[in-house]
Amino acid sequence: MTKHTDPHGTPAVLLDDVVKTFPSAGGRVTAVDHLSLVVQPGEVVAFLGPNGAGKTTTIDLVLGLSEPDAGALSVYGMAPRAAIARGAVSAVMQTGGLLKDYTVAETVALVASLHPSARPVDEVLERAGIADVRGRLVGKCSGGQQQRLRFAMALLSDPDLLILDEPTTGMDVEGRRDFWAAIRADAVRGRTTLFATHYLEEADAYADRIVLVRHGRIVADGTPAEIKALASGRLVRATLPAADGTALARIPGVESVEIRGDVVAVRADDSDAVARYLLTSTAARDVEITSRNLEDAFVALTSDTEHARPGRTPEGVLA
Ligand SMILES: Nc1ncnc2c1ncn2[C@@H]1O[C@H](COP(=O)(O)OP(=O)(O)OP(=O)(O)O)[C@@H](O)[C@H]1O
Repeated sequence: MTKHTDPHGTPAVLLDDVVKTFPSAGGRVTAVDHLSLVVQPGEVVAFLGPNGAGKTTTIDLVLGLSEPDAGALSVYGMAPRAAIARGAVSAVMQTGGLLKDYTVAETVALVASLHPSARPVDEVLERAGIADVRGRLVGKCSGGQQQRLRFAMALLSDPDLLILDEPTTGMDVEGRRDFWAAIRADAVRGRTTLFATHYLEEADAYADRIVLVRHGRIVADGTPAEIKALASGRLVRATLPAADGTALARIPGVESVEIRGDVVAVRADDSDAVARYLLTSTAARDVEITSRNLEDAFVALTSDTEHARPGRTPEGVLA
């Protein structure tokens, strides 16, 4: 590993103002919209976003499978295809690439024979957790086992950069845990990992950094703790006919006030102060306090309604 990283601080992945559009019925759809991103060697970065956010399109660009309309991309300072040709990059994609009539070990051996300096087949089968099913026909493997087989194939070149598109689709809980243990162990040795996921918990648990994308743009970029901080604070809900929104907004620490009919919803750092005000100075009833979580942050940051985005953001996290 680290054979292609140099001491001069060349980023593992660099995207500078990248744009990618596709033809669509009504003209063109912008899948990647002026996206800039720098991933340093050894980082494990989650590319997190809802369906259609542009994750796969970005990954395809980094892998040199398509060309951007505008902007620049490099992988270890090289054009993506050059980096791949040097064995610096491997990918585990969601589908395809497997021949059903070969066994697991035969598949890996076949791919290994195409690499000039492949890792030993037994080693990668072990690392990917499929040594016990080495003799099984690929067509008889479960979805999770097939995914691990793709992972084994990706490990053959001992890549500096591993790109994973929804890597744990089809894996059970144990499979997921083993998979991530292998990824983390390699990250310690300097391997860079960029993975696309819908799973918030997975991004939170295993990434050093979460890049949140929406409509082809980065909407937040930070450590899981920083991204979670976007969702800090609480939501106070109550039934209060004719609520005075201005008075509520004046309570210290209040981020936003939403009034819908008789229901008022207040986002605030100090939920006690809001609840106290509602209960002592107004006729509010059914007062309810809930905390926001990562899921809320994700939904708020990637939702189409601007007002749903958090009002308060740690510096440098929200793009
Ligand atoms: N080959 C294509 N032709 C036309 N439109 C495309 C093509 N590939 C992607 N798109 C469009 O670009 C946008 C981004 O798609 P992309 O697959 O990159 O999103 P994603 O974040 O990977 O989504 P998912 O989580 O569903 O895999 C979507 O609107 C999609 O319909």
